[in-house]
Amino acid sequence: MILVLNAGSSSLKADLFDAALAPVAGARVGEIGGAARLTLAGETRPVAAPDHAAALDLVLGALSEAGHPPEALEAAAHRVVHGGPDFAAPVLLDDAAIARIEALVPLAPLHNPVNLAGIRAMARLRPDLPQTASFDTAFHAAMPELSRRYALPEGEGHLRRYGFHGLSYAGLVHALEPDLPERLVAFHLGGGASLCAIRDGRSVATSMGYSPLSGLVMGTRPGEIDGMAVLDLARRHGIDGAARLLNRESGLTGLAGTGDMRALLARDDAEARFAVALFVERAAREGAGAIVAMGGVDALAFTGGIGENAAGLREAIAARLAPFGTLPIHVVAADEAGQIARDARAVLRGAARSAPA
Ligand SMILES: Nc1ncnc2c1ncn2[C@@H]1O[C@H](COP(=O)(O)OP(=O)(O)O)[C@@H](O)[C@H]1O
Ligand SMILES: CC(=O)OP(=O)(O)O
Ligand SMILES: [Mg+2]
Repeated sequence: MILVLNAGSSSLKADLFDAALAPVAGARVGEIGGAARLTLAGETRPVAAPDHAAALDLVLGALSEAGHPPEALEAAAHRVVHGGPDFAAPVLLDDAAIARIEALVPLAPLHNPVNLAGIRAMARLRPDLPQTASFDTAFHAAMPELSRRYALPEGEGHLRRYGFHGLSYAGLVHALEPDLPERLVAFHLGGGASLCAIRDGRSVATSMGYSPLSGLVMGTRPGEIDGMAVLDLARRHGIDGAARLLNRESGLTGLAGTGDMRALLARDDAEARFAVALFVERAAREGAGAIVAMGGVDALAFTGGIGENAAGLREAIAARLAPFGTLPIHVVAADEAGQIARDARAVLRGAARSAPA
């Protein structure tokens, strides 16, 4: 049994897969640090989960009660959001790999710390358990230089576009095969939002950059913003204050008081309408750029909580892209867990092959 952990900024999802990679059970805690809720087998109840460590105890406890104790695990596989320049593929975790993930925390302050918390908690619980990590950045590692570099002096070359949501995009490509459109603009619209220009199954360009902040309007992040505006925020709020404002207080939340798209779509006030309109506009404009990066487009795809459920938003984004022709639209259930499980099995098989007899 493989346990897949996907820790987001405010949620923790745990999914169990058997040796044939069939999903066996899943538990999730949402709204960690707030009105937390645990969902298991379609049933949701309020729980106390002030932080991700508490949430992990809850999901492991729930899976145990459902007949899957931690002792039954053969491996744990983790989503890690930022792999920086070091990780272009999933890895077997050891102390050195964990230290490299730790060093990337400043680049993904909402995500890498909670990913590490899950890795460390599992290591305490089952020190013998093999653990793997899959990186959101890896799908974009081979993007062309035109999509990777910023126009900065050479000495600042470490500041480059990495791109994120790669596990979702890899899962989407897997789900659409063997009928994958040659040139696809894929929109991952969830708490975080991005798009990816995917040609022949590979990332050609993506809307996120050095960190998961840029590109589309998101639940709490602004997307595209001028560098001098960032400096102005830092001058007035300090670096940490600016980082908090940009990562947690902006986007739909900054515009209309909530990052919950479903709640926004149910409102009819001017703030909510503007927030939704800007979300659509930014997605469509970035979409046009993605089409240019591929020299054309054959289809659009939508995934993530918003992309899968908000049909009106999908249609609004597609309508803004009408100058590129009428395009087929694919709606794909985000399956980061399935992708992480496939990665883990490949890594573990490779490790078994290369281990001394
Ligand atoms: N039926 C719906 N209509 C519109 N938005 C929805 C619907 N269901 C979920 N969403 C939105 O999806 C977003 C969460 O997406 P999800 O992918 O679950 O988040 P996360 O990135 O945290 O995994 C929220 O903004 C939520 O309001
Ligand atoms: C990378 C990122 O933004 O992830 P999420 O959508 O889970 O916040
Ligand atoms: Mg997400």
